[in-house]
Amino acid sequence: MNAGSARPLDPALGKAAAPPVIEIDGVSVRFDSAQGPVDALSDINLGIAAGSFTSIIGRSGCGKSTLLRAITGLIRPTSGSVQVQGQSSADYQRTRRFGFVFQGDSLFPWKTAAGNVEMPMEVVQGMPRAARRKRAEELLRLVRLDGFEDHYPAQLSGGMRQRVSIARALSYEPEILMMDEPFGALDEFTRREMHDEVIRIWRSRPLTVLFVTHSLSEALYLSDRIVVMAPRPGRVKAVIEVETPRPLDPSARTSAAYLRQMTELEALLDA
Ligand SMILES: Nc1ncnc2c1ncn2[C@@H]1O[C@H](COP(=O)(O)OP(=O)(O)OP(=O)(O)O)[C@@H](O)[C@H]1O
Repeated sequence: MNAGSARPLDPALGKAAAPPVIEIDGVSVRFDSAQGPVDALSDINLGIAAGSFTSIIGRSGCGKSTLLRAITGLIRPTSGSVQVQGQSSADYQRTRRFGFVFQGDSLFPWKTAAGNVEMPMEVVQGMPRAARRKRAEELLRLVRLDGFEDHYPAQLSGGMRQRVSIARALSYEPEILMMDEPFGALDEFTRREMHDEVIRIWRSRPLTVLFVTHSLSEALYLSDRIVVMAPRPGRVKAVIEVETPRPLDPSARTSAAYLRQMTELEALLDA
């Protein structure tokens, strides 16, 4: 492991130079189950810088999704606190809202691509029909789906459906986008295409992205920083500052920095 890029857990860890938009302070989450208590998260301390792209990786069950849910206020920590722009997650969600993209299909099959993107604008914002259609068309153009506005999810490929999900998540211009294994169900070619799309979209607006993945290569290609988690109890094992040359292009996947950090990450996960 390169001591310069992978550091052991420390309370100060993760406090990046830009002001943190999310501050996670001593967060632990314990679930009660029939088999006894489960320590899904133990003493997590992280600061997520505004405008950064952070990936969270680790083995199944190490608490990645629980961490996203604790940040968004879907789960209340057993101890510790989360602040989002200086507010509790619940207050932030009431006023600004997080954007969400999940693995697999979360689209409504009976609605068209435009209808799916319009949903939050209709239900949450009560936007008039013509205005939300116009906005949906803009967002579908952003994810390169112009011409597919009136297609139903069943008429779209897996990658196209995830593009619609991203357009929908951006419909109320969130400052923070939570992506939980969004490309887990896609083939490698489509996945790589989506990586470049996500980077392009992230660069086009002031967006902080938290991205959960099982894929080391995905995390290394996309992120500024990678939070490596370990299970039982779910904890932060290391935070890696990614050194892949930017701006990204597919040749980054064979750069010396990428290959070296891939080896470091593999060693960290195996340790
Ligand atoms: N509602 C719950 N009740 C009891 N235990 C839970 C609950 N939610 C999660 N857990 C447990 O907490 C731990 C962390 O789960 P979590 O889903 O956050 O892991 P993960 O890293 O996202 O896993 P995966 O990569 O498989 O999605 C696991 O042991 C899981 O079984």
